[in-house]
Amino acid sequence: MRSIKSKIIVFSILATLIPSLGLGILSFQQNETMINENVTRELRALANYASRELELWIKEQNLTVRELATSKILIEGLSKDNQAQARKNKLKVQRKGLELYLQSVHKRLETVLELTVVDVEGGILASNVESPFPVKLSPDWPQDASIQGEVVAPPQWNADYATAVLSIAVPILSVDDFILGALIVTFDLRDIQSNLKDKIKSPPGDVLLLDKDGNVMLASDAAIVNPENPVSLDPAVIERLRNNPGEYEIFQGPRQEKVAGLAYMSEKPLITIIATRSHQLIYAFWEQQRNLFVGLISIIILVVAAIAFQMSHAIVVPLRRLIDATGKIVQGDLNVELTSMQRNELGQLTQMFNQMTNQLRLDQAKIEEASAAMQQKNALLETLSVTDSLTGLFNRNKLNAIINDQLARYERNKRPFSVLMIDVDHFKTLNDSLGHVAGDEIIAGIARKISQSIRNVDFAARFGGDEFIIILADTAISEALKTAERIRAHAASVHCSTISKTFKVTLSIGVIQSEPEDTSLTILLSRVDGALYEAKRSGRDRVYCVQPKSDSAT
Ligand SMILES: Nc1nc2c(ncn2[C@@H]2O[C@H](COP(=O)(O)OP(=O)(O)OP(=O)(O)O)[C@@H](O)[C@H]2O)c(=O)[nH]1
Repeated sequence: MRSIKSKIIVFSILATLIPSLGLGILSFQQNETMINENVTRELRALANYASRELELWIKEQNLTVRELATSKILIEGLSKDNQAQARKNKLKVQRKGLELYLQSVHKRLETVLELTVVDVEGGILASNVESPFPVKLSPDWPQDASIQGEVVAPPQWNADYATAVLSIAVPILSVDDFILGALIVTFDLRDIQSNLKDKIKSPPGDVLLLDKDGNVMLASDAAIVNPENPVSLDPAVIERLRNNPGEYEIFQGPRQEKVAGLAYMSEKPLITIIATRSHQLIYAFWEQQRNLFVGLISIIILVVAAIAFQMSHAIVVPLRRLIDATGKIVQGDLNVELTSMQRNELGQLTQMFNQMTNQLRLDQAKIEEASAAMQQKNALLETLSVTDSLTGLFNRNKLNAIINDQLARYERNKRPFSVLMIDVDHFKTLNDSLGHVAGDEIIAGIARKISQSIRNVDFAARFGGDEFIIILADTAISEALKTAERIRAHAASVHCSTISKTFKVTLSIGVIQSEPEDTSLTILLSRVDGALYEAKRSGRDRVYCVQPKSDSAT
């Protein structure tokens, strides 16, 4: 059986927990959605900014290269006459002159790593370095270059320079717009690193430039790029990001921490720009709020549980006391008194319980009193039901019961009892001459004499009119005879106060001892009546004793 207390506590906790958790989860989901939208917006802004900056930077470098390609030294150096002259003389002077020029330009431009001049077929004519970085021009380069003006090779990692590089090839045109060759300039991409993010306007996060293999070539934070061993991201992640540009996902970032990031694809040059932001920083506030919420909920639940415990305690303890007290009453103990300081329904209930108990005690006292009176009356009634009202001796009914009882005992233990039947001689004469009232007094007087003449274990009953029967328990005929004589002697004179006279009264007494033939009350009474008859017949004022079968009658 689950107690009320535990039910109240469980209900209170659930009633607090369910709405709080429901609202909390809803609110956190909304916050999370908002955070995700903000993160997407910020990451897109970051990637867009970097992309724009990269585009501008490339345009700027294009202009530089284009300007250099119009140099008179280059045009003349590549003119057909000079080329033919140089080949004919097998002179390297022409190449040397170009190299010196390129070296002087290189010194002026900090972001330039290499400057190389190639002929129309792509053959290297001169460079500012001994072994220039191989830039592969496409087979249809001359046409492309003449139409588009330049060819930009996709950015890539250069192990020799330990940096990301970008090469731009611009045609060198003769004065009559004939393509003489090309100037290929390789730039150090680190030049744009500080511009990938605007220190003030850009949202927090990192911008990464990846090569086609997914290696981080450049990052807005230089610390991310490892010149010895370029960091690479999970190819599967890059694949997904490239397939869903502008959509962010969570993955392991270059700093080996969880980041949210999205990709932006640039076509020219072919480059992947990834904007990332630390997952921990994005959700730090959200997680702080969540922890605060969980803490608050825990405290509220503890407080609610404590209040519920207190409340249920205040209900259950008085109830338990009422139950215990009721149990005592059920077992008949009405000495129960409860105290209650509460001024609520339970206090009222306790008060009413005490009133009820008081009332029960009063009722029980009345019942006990009535019961005692009833018992007294019953005892009186019982006495009256077995007593003759005139003499106070047993009445005929009781006599029958006594005789039956004695017969049963005799049958069991074979110890004989004796019966005396007594009749007042000539009582009719007394009655007629003295009156009925005096007659009654004489009957009562004789009864008293009989009572005084027998033992406590013997029974005396009024058989009817002026006749009495005495049962002498466990008494043989010889003792019975003595008792009969004693009674006869005692009753010789009886005082009648009604007429203030003492009369000589004689009694005739028949005596028998129980015999095995006495199988019923009727047989026994018939035999003793016979004995009395014999006493009367033989002259009255005497005892006639029927000797048991072995003896002769007296
Ligand atoms: N006063 C009084 N008389 C009673 C009562 N019951 C019976 N009697 C009278 O008692 C008398 C009994 O008389 P019997 O026993 O028949 O005759 P007896 O005169 O005693 O003569 P024997 O018995 O032959 O000696 C009758 O007159 C009855 O009316 C009683 O309760 N009170």
